[in-house]
Amino acid sequence: MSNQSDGTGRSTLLLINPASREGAGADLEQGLASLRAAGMAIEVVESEGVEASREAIHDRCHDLDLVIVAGGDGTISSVAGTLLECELPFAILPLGTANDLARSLGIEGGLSHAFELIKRDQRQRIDLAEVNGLYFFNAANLGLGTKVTEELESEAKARLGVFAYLKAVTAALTRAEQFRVEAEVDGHCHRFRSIQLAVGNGRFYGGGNVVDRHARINDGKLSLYSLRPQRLWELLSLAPLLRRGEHRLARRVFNTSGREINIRTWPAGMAIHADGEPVTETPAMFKVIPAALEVIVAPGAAVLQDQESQQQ
Ligand SMILES: Nc1ncnc2c1ncn2[C@@H]1O[C@H](COP(=O)(O)OP(=O)(O)OP(=O)(O)O)[C@@H](O)[C@H]1O
Repeated sequence: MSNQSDGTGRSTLLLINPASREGAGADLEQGLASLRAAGMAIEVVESEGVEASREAIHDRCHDLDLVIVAGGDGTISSVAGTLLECELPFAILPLGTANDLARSLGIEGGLSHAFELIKRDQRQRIDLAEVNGLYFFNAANLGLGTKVTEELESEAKARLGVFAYLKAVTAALTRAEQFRVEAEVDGHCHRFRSIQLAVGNGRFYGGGNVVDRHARINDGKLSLYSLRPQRLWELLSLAPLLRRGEHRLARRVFNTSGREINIRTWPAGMAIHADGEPVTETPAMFKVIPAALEVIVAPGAAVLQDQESQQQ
């Protein structure tokens, strides 16, 4: 049962994933003490796996008024459905490798800043994305991006660091195969050839790459980009634009956005990774659930769309 401090019977669950990059070694004691000193009743649970995390939240559904997820993007996505079902707001202690959702919410600047934000408790509703019924926050991709991840897995990334990454990218580029795509975006059909296709909900993915420089995690839509088949040097020259989300400026990129995107590929059965994890394969049905979840954000974060422009 959860801790109860104020007689309301509601409290906060702090869920830590020790498997996230900084999850095992993080020193949360001081931050926790400051939250408790501010009057929060917090129960700490170390996750033993995805199912255990979901159960931990589900079992306390009616006793909680906030879940703090301490982990990376994979951890947060793993409990998105449960948070949605329980209609629970959440906060993030970014302990992962990429931490792209935290970035999309303006939560940067280390753990002590993240604890400060929880104390300030400024909340905002954000969109959640779905691919074939599975939730994600940041981006899903198929093609080249998934090959890089696969190559990386097979390299000793902790041992080789940035060299492993470069080696993985080079290996993936040499394997970059083109595929045909039919994308139905809010009823409009587009057909093209691609080597890499991404559908983003948030602003950042893959460790700080920008999905589209206009994308916000509370804009009620998904952004799609696809790289047309091109030579290696062309692809390399695109890299800085891709990093900043400015690929609308490039001719060799197809861009669009919408609320519902159906993707068919030839060949079929292509692997789809979402928020860094392999989750499903084509054909794929993407949807956005606007304003699905409430989350603690950095006040005035420029990465979030303000309420006024959302109503336009
Ligand atoms: N709720 C969970 N509890 C325990 N383990 C989880 C949970 N969710 C995911 N995992 C496992 O833990 C691994 C690491 O978690 P996570 O993805 O959050 O951290 P990361 O990879 O370091 O960060 P990021 O996803 O931000 O790059 C995942 O790849 C997955 O295998």
